[in-house]
Amino acid sequence: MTAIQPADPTAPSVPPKMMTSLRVEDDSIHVVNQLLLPHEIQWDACESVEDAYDAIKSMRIRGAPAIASLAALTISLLLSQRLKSPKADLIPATSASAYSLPQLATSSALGEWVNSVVDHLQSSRPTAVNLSEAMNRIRSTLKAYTGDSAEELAKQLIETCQAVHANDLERNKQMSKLGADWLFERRAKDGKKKLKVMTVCNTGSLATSGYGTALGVITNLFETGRLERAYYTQSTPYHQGSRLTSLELSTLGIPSCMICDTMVGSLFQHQDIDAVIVGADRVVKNGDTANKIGTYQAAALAKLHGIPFMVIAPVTTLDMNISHGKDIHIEQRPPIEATLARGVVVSPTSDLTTPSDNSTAPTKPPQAVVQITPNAIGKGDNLIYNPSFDVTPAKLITCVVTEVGVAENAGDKEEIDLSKVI
Ligand SMILES: CSC[C@@H](O)[C@@H](O)C(=O)COP(=O)(O)O
Repeated sequence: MTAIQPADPTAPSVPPKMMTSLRVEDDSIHVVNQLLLPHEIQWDACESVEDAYDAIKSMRIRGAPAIASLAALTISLLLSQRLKSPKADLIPATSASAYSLPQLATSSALGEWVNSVVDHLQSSRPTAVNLSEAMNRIRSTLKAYTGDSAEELAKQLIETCQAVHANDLERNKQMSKLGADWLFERRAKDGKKKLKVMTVCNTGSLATSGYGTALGVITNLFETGRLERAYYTQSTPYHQGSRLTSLELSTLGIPSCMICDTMVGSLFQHQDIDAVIVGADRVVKNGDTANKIGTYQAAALAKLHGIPFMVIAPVTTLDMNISHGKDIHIEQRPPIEATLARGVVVSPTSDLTTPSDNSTAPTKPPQAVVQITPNAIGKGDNLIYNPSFDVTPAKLITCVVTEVGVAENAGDKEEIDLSKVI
């Protein structure tokens, strides 16, 4: 994957109003490197299956809908390039690819290539069902094709791949409005005019094709004058909250407050929080929901404090093939990731009592990854537990909101009936 810098490297990296994780043009895809955000905007070209796999696995792009989009759009890009140049060598000679697309000789040869590519991309991150759902849609197109024209099959596959990305923005706006109205109606009955809500991880336009899921609801509340403040957890060890949600909220001008993951209970004791609003990586048949690690404890505390707990997820995040949350495959991230923190270097001699402002610095501030634990941690008997997600049982969830509607859990039931919102 090659990186391109903004045109003027001395210009401050001012993000556009609505952030985006993908820049898609006719003959190229670029991914904003989320590991470098919020301090640097670097767009990496995604030119091969390996580039896409790498970007997803290394979390340069993350968020359930966004990784599905990148995987599908990469397949679409390679197929389009092949249709335009039937005989060309599509992969630069410098980067040998085990997944370079052969010439379109027969539909069955193309089918073999597609099957190996979707299997590979799907294995990059196992918990977010959006990626498997997108790869399954591609498999279905392949299965349904009965002709023998490789070109025709390629065109159908391109259509399927592009649809994965295309509908995301609109449905995010729909479910955001549904979720915001549902919540406001309930809180307005108690005389509330402006709401304080809390979220976990990053679920905004960086995690989706735009607007976001849980962050979409927060944005809708803000845009309609119904939000007092959005609280968000740092979401360690990857800091999706402190690096990305912070950036999105401040860019949109949404009043916010960051808390450490350990402060959720204290927040609920000291602030009148109207709802916890989260996204999801997989909602299974009984309503159990896998989402960023830390979601479950927020749900348990919300229940203790009588605070509604809302899950906002597109239909593509609902997995009706798994009955119970205990069967969700939870991704374990490499232990070392929990020992590290990344950010811009702050001089030890500088004033650490106020946040530094490097936005007008003439050159990009250097970034560094630092180790926060002793060397022994992660070795021998000094273990590290680092699951990327946890599962919140349906009985702790007040409602699941999709673009189709709101499925409520009326009365602490063990299951939520999702049949009307799918
Ligand atoms: C639309 S976002 C829903 C989830 O994908 C989000 O909450 C989340 O857990 C992301 O995890 P990540 O590990 O950053 O990909």
